[in-house]
Amino acid sequence: MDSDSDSDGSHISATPPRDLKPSSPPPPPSRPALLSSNKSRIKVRAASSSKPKSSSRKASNPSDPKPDKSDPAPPEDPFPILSSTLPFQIRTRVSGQSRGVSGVDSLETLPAGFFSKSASFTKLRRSSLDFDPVGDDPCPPLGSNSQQHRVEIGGSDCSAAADWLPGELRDEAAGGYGSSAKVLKRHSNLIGGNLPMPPAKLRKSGGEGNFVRLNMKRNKRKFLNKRGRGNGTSSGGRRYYKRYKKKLRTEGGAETESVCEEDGSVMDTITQERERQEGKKAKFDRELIEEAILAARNEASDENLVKLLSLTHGYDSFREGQLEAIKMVLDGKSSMLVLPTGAGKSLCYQIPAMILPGITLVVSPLVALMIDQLKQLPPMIQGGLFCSSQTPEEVSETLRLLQQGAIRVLFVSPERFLNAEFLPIFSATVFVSLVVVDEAHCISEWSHNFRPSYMRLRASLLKAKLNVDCILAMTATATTTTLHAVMSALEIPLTSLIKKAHLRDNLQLSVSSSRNRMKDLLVMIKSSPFSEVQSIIVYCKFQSETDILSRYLCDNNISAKSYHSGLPAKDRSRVQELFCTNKIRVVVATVAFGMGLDKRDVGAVIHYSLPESLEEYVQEIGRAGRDGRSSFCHLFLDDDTYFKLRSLMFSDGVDQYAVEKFLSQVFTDDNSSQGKICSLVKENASRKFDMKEEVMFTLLTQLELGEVQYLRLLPQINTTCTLSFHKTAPDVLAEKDAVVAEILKKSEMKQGEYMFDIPTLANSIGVTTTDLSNQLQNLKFKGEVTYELKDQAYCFTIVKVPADLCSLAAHLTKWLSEVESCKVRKFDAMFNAATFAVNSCEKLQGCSGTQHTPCLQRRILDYFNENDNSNHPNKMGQSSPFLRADIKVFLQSNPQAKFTPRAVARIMHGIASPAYPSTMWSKTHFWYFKQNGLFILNMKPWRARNHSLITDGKASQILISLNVVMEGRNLDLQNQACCYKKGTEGDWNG
Ligand SMILES: Nc1ncnc2c1ncn2[C@@H]1O[C@H](COP(=O)(O)OP(=O)(O)OP(=O)(O)O)[C@@H](O)[C@H]1O
Repeated sequence: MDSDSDSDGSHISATPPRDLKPSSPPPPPSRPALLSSNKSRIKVRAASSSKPKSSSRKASNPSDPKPDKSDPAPPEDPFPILSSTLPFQIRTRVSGQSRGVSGVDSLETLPAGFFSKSASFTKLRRSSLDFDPVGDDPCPPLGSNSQQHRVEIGGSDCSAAADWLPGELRDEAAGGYGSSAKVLKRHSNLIGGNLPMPPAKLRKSGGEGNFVRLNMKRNKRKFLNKRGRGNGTSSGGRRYYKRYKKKLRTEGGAETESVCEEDGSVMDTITQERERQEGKKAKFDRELIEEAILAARNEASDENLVKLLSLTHGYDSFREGQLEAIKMVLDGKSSMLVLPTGAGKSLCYQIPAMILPGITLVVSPLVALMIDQLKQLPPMIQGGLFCSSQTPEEVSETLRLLQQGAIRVLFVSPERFLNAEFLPIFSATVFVSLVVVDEAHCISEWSHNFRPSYMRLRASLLKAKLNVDCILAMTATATTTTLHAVMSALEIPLTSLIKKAHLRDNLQLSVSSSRNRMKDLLVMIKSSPFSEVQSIIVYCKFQSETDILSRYLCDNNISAKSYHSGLPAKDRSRVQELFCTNKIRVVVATVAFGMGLDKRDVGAVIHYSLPESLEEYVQEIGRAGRDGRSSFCHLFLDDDTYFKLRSLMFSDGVDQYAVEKFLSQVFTDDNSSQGKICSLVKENASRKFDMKEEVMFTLLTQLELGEVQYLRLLPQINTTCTLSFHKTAPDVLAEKDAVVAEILKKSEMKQGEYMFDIPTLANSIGVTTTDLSNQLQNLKFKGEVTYELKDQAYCFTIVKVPADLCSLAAHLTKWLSEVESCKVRKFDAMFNAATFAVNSCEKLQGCSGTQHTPCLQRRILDYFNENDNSNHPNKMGQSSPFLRADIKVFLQSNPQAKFTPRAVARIMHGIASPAYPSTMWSKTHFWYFKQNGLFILNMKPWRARNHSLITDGKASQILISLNVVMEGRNLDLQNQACCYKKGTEGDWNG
């Protein structure tokens, strides 16, 4: 094994230090105490290191998630109306809509299609090299997107993926990150892209560089021909790459220029060269591998598995937990695997995928992650994926390969399971041996990153639909409570839990409280050891912060760029590419950055804002030191951010009153007829019920997958169609075509165009929305019609009408409020761990100065090992007798508005909601004032210190506790009961 390849991080002292930057930075104004001790340690290691790492390491292949952590996809197939006759609905365009709590754009509130708005998939495909020239100036002026004061909240969503974000949105979000995915030209797994690519090669590639294009057809031959040695860290790849570089030099071309000229041809050249030079050996190795697979199939002994590992991945040994998990899977036992980020979880299904007879189905939360994982497959494992951004050709090609038995590992998003046409693929010819649930914590509402669509992945459903017995669930971050929930959903016995440390040992953790984070950040980046780190990620919560900070760093000679979900997809891809190719040193990002990012040499992660949970913290610091080298993770703690974020924790909350209204709409008499396709236009419903879209989706998913099945969700669609006839007169066409006849009956005429509702039309013809979509498309292809679609909606059919809407609403509201409390507890746990490190750690057991690795590691370990339902102390509890008066003033000055208590509470805390958007409140002095073109929360009169909304479980009463600080005075409504009668929205008798 090449010594440069990942260390498992457990023997950190043996790992070489991070490379020093070639040019020394300007002298730091001062150096934090922690850094001196680190520096001396680094020197010692540098001296003792026999083999320092080469600086020309492979540029990693980023793929575009995140999250908006966020980033952050319409459900798999929210737009079947646009699909062809293929068994999958292909999204070609997604309408977006903006939302988010309180003018606060959270990761999880990304609109579907958010990332695709700037460039349709078609356009992306056509001009895959068409990046904005963001990268030319590493420090561009703030764009329009900087004019936002938005926070991106959510789990790595998982944000990526992100709390509450409907799966489809995340999938789309992934597409956003993943826009890198969309612009990818080649798949490393298909065309020998596993070769290390020099940064220079990527620079002029127009942005596709090390990205993937999911064109299976185009690359099939190459894929089938190639062999390889893993993911680019292998010695084979390096040897080849050195030879290739040498060849270029001897041929007289400047290496970088030759390479840069045209990425596509270079890739082809590399592939051909590699095939020529290694062709014979490839055949030989293929035979060896086949023998090794047979041997492992006959006897899954340690020896046989290690041999297979070495032949396929180039590694000499398994890391901790891997062999155990692989053997368990080969034994047909479902298992739960908890390994730290970057510890090598993927290998635990890659090896079985070669040995097991059927395919391995990997469920992944983000398109970007899927692409990343697909790229990481060793060459002899052919992979495929289904995602919303594929072309029809790509889908049918994947399907064809699947049916031919060529695909061993298939990646899908959980939303795919919504698609009725997906599951029937798996039959006697295409059978599934293993289902892998990646980021399995998303199944549990008690995780930091619950994703409703993951609820579809219960063992009972998987077994019934896929006839699969073996499930491998994988995560890096799950508390005991979350683990139990996941294992119970997937029916994994406790004996099948493989759990190792949550953190790698090569991460050096520190915390400092800061009154001037901006300045402290700059000082830190300019001081050792951070000054010696090439690649740094700075995590912020607010989008505007990322823009301001990156500009500030640039002004101080540090090449930096911001990254958040408010940026156009191509800008985000560009930033990621610049970072991965070391063209910029610092990315200042929201939670949207990181998922699917496979840059192994990130040397530092700095949290400018407090993460929302220890899970999020562990995920984000897990981006550092994936190469096994010592890496530095610092967290800035400040009270203002804490108070602000804690308030925002309540932004998803809903009143029972709203849930009841929502249920009444879902279960109207009109909706209840058997098999009727019902729809709920997201934007309208969101405003009407003052409920975030992701909360509505969570409720709908619960109604489908909860204890009683009340409804069945269907793929989301755009419901309103505006159609024009072109060739044949409508009446004439209607005589030949039943769909047209029905359109004429059901449409409203507007300026010569026919406007109708897709579900209504489908119901009256008696077809599915997918069938209707196909028929409309046929008419379009024949040149008879053109049409446009809008109004994205949730679709469902009613299975059973609840007997008592009121008690169902009470039950659901209670559940949502428990989930909300859990989120707040997680945040408090994070805050307490950081506060302990700064204030209370006695620095006895390895902590020193501002170096807090041991105590934070201990805290994190305890947190993940204990039940996380205990309350943590928090800094809240201010009180004041004046709040009632202030609220009265507020209500009097808005006599026309009908507020619920929760709405008032939100407004007081500067949290927008769908019914009370920031556009509305920006006009009042209560909330925002405009400064330099930015809307800023007007903190002066309404500085929120804390609020909590407590429902007492009864439909008719809500207790509100608001603690607000008004210009330094403490205000409180503690224990004030604010009642409003059921059904009298706005009737607030405070
Ligand atoms: N046994 C091994 N020896 C050396 N390197 C390994 C081994 N197993 C995996 N790796 C390498 O470790 C790196 C991280 O692996 P992988 O992406 O599977 O991590 P992960 O646990 O899924 O991380 P994350 O949770 O962040 O997605 C990859 O480059 C992989 O090739």
